[in-house]
Amino acid sequence: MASDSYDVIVIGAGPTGENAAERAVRGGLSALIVESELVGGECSYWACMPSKALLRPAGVVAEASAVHGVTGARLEPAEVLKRRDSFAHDWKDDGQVKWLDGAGIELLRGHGRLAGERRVSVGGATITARHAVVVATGTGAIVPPALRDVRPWTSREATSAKTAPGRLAIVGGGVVGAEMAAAWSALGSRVTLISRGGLLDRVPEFAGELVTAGLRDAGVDVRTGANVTAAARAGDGGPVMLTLDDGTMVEADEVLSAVGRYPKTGDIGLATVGLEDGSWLEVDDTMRVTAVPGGWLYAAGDVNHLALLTHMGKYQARICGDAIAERAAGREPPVRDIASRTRVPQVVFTMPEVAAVGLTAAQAEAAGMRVRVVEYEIGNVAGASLFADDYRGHAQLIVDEDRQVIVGLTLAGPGVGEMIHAATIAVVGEVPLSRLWHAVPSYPTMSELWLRLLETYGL
Ligand SMILES: Cc1cc2nc3c(=O)[nH]c(=O)nc-3n(C[C@H](O)[C@H](O)[C@H](O)COP(=O)(O)OP(=O)(O)OC[C@H]3O[C@@H](n4cnc5c(N)ncnc54)[C@H](O)[C@@H]3O)c2cc1C
Ligand SMILES: NC(=O)c1ccc[n+]([C@@H]2O[C@H](COP(=O)([O-])OP(=O)(O)OC[C@H]3O[C@@H](n4cnc5c(N)ncnc54)[C@H](O)[C@@H]3O)[C@@H](O)[C@H]2O)c1
Repeated sequence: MASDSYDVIVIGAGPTGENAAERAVRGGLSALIVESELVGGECSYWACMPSKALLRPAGVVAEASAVHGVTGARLEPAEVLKRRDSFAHDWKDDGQVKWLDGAGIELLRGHGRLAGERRVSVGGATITARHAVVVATGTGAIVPPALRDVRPWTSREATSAKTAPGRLAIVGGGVVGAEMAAAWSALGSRVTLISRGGLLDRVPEFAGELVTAGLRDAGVDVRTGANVTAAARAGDGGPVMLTLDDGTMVEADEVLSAVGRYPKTGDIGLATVGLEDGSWLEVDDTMRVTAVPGGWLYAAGDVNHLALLTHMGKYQARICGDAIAERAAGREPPVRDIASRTRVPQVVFTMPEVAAVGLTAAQAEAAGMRVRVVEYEIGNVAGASLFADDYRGHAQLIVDEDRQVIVGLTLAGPGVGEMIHAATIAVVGEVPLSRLWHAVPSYPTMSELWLRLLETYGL
């Protein structure tokens, strides 16, 4: 560490922290980033990248198998795991450290804690921030009490395991549960997925139902409406026995806890600035923590609980880093967050995929909009029937009738992940339906879905 004071100190070098620091430096400020584990954060080593490296081969096989005339596509689990290792850079962060260096960001390894206003302690050192401190410490996996004594996998083990367990039980039917069920069943595990509701309860029901059907087709034993009430592991390396509230038992070699995330704010000195240790950090539209006076504390990415997604963390980081630089120059930032609450895109990489942006009908109605819901079977589009024989997929479009703009779209079906950005542009751009009518989709692509949706709406 070259100095004991910097313009900006960022705690946490995940995708969010890295980008916040980079934007601040780009704005002419000096920045120190503090990291206690690997530079690159959860996303690079135990989340997005390794999980998608596990899922992509399964997706390729599913796509190939859905086209008559193509035979023989199959996974080679050892090769898939090797490719996953390379995407996780063998859990080494040299490349990312080099990137920090190139961006002019100084790195300090260690556990960072706030030590009062604009001060951060790391080991024995206390460093002062002239303008701002950014908390970007991310989240960890919640383990429910019933699983605490059976050495469960969390998302970290589920994305870094070196072999497929013979039998894998997954508790939690959210995104991690559904994606990891798809990945490990394709890699040879016998998977039981236990969800207390349906699957993917944050998107419209049809999407969770299509994923449930897809997982069952792939051989996953999906148990919905079921809770784990007790768990026991036989001996050190023995199997785990789960007791469910419907009276059944599930035996597995490993059990994955996939029931959500907690903020990594339990030991970062929040109490020294008047906040509650362990809490999510509420922010304004420039990522400033609202409860701390003086406007020097920012929080971006997972830790502010707005949208637990890498692309949203990086978006917030750009806004936050720019805002700090603007304010350091005595100006109020012109660019503010308009996406993290109501215009969030997400792709769930299951078979089939689910892709969504913006509001569901219920959310739009709760926001006071007069809503029209447009439904369409994606399989009726020529491009979809070419993409896969017997294509099964569904689209639900949410229109704000008063403004005549799209406020939400959910797609579920093979290959829909790459289609959602068009919707994101329409939602964020608030493109009127009458204008969208002139955005002519190419024939015969799946994007012709746009035309069908507008026709179904009545254009
Ligand atoms: C299995 C899984 C798959 C996912 N897949 C996707 C996906 O496909 N697409 C997507 O958009 N999102 C995905 N996510 C979500 C994504 O991983 C997170 O939204 C993203 O990592 C958040 O970035 P972040 O920088 O806010 O936090 P993190 O990536 O968690 O980084 C925080 C960093 O802060 C460090 N840190 C924490 N406390 C301290 C401290 N006190 N001092 C110093 N350093 C500290 C940590 O070591 C870490 O490096 C997935 C999540 C999981 C669990
Ligand atoms: N492709 C992607 O974009 C991607 C992939 C993985 C994760 N993520 C992000 O990571 C975050 C975490 O994912 P997640 O799946 O851990 O959380 P989640 O919140 O998406 O799902 C957790 C599920 O567990 C259930 N649950 C909660 N407590 C439970 C309990 N005690 N017993 C049984 N079930 C319980 C919830 O009802 C929910 O269905 C999400 O916000 C997600 O957006 C994104």
